[in-house]
Amino acid sequence: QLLNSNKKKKLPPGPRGLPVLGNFHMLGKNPHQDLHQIAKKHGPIMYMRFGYAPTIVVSSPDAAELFLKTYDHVFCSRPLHEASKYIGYEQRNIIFGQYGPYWRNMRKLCTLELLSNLKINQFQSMRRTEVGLLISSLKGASKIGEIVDVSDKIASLNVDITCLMVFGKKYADKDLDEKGFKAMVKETAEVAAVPNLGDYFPYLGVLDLQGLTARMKTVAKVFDDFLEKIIDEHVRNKEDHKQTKDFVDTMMAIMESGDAEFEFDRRHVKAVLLDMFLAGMDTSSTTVEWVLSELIKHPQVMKKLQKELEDVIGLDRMVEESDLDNLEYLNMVIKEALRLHPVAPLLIPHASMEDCVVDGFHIPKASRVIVNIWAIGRDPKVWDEAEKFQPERFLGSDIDLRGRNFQLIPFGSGRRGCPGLQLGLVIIRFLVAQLVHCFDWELPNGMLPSDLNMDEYFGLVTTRAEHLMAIPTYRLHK
Ligand code: HEM
Repeated sequence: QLLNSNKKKKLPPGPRGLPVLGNFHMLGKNPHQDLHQIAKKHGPIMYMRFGYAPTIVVSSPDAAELFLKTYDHVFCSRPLHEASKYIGYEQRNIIFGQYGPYWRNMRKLCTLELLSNLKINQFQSMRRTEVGLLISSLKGASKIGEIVDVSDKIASLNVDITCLMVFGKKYADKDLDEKGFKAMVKETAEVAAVPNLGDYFPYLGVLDLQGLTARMKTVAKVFDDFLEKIIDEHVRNKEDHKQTKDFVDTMMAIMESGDAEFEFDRRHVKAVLLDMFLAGMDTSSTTVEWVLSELIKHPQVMKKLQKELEDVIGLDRMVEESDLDNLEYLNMVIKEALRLHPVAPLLIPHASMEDCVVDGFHIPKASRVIVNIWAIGRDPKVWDEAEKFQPERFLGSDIDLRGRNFQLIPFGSGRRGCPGLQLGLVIIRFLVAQLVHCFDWELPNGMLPSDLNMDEYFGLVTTRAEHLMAIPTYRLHK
């Protein structure tokens, strides 16, 4: 029906689809890479169909600017999403919330209570302590020449930092589930990102042909039990007047006051706590892993960064967050790593709220919009030798990460742009600087840097396919 009513209007070009299924069969395990190849043939604004859902795939900086800036007001909603129905409390979360007053207010609240510069600074000494603990443990490994699972170490640190920030204390793996945080977060990122037939053929959702619904329900139950426990602990502690106020207390206080101008009960609190927890930890740790992998793969870049750290800080002390603004090359290294390894290579799907004409093409209401920033980061029209890792390309350039330069938008842009950008960047810069300043890194079993495998594993957060294993050697004088 949709196709018939749109017949006379000019849809964007795109590959032919199969009856009913549409273009599903064209996507494999790494959809961002497949869509990049398909777009090379059909152009930067491409029409595809997955089941009944018209989907627009955007693959150039100019096109991204049209969808995320010029017509942002039309494309700033989210499509229906089975995973958020089950895990995100019927899409009451921010990440998948439909555009409207509830989403806007909740987003504002989180920005103010957790993600503002003021709040970020309040947690500075906590980050210093936690990163210090990681460095001590790596120092121990360095003494005996141990091979370290760097991916694991970074992920654990981020679980701790995020728990302290959002829930007010650290939790052990077994507090969540016997599988632990990392495995559960990975499972969540996967079930939320795998193309789910239920999202595209609503009546198929019930059949759960891919077994995803069952997996989502399991994940949802684990997180719900955990969040209930945390909220109960906070309610108890409040009665004891023991704790200083953290994010959970703040959310609970707003709920209890009844002051919120929108519906606000335990389900909303849990949905938002889960948002902050999931969005906060996996994104930053995955980025740090990619940055470190690129540095190990490019020893000359690693040396240059270590030299900058030596010049600014010296070898007699560790890095402090107050040093970060003086580390220009570090910023270039992080930009370059995010260009090649954006942790959300297709952002998060947007949805159009009304019919719209973009660049002469008709975009129907309720289309999904996928912005392929992985492809944009490799666009030879904007990047010289795009496949190469060359932080120097940012020398003297005014391209930043804030969503103003559409050739580099790892945090998205516009109304749906990442509200955790500032916090994410502080964690990434501090952690990378510390790891590189305190240690030299060598690959195990005599592996050459050039042999380090950089394959990706697609999910809501796209991680390394293999864990990064390396041997640290302590390099400071103290
Ligand atoms: C390396 C770090 C991070 C990266 C690269 C990143 C990237 C992104 C991207 C690409 C989006 C989607 C934008 C869109 O759909 O157009 C997003 C959304 C979001 N991010 Fe982040 N993020 C990071 C860290 C964080 C942190 C630390 C938090 C909070 C604790 C956070 C919270 C959120 C939330 C709540 C949304 C949903 C916004 C909405 O739909 O209105 N992110 N992020």
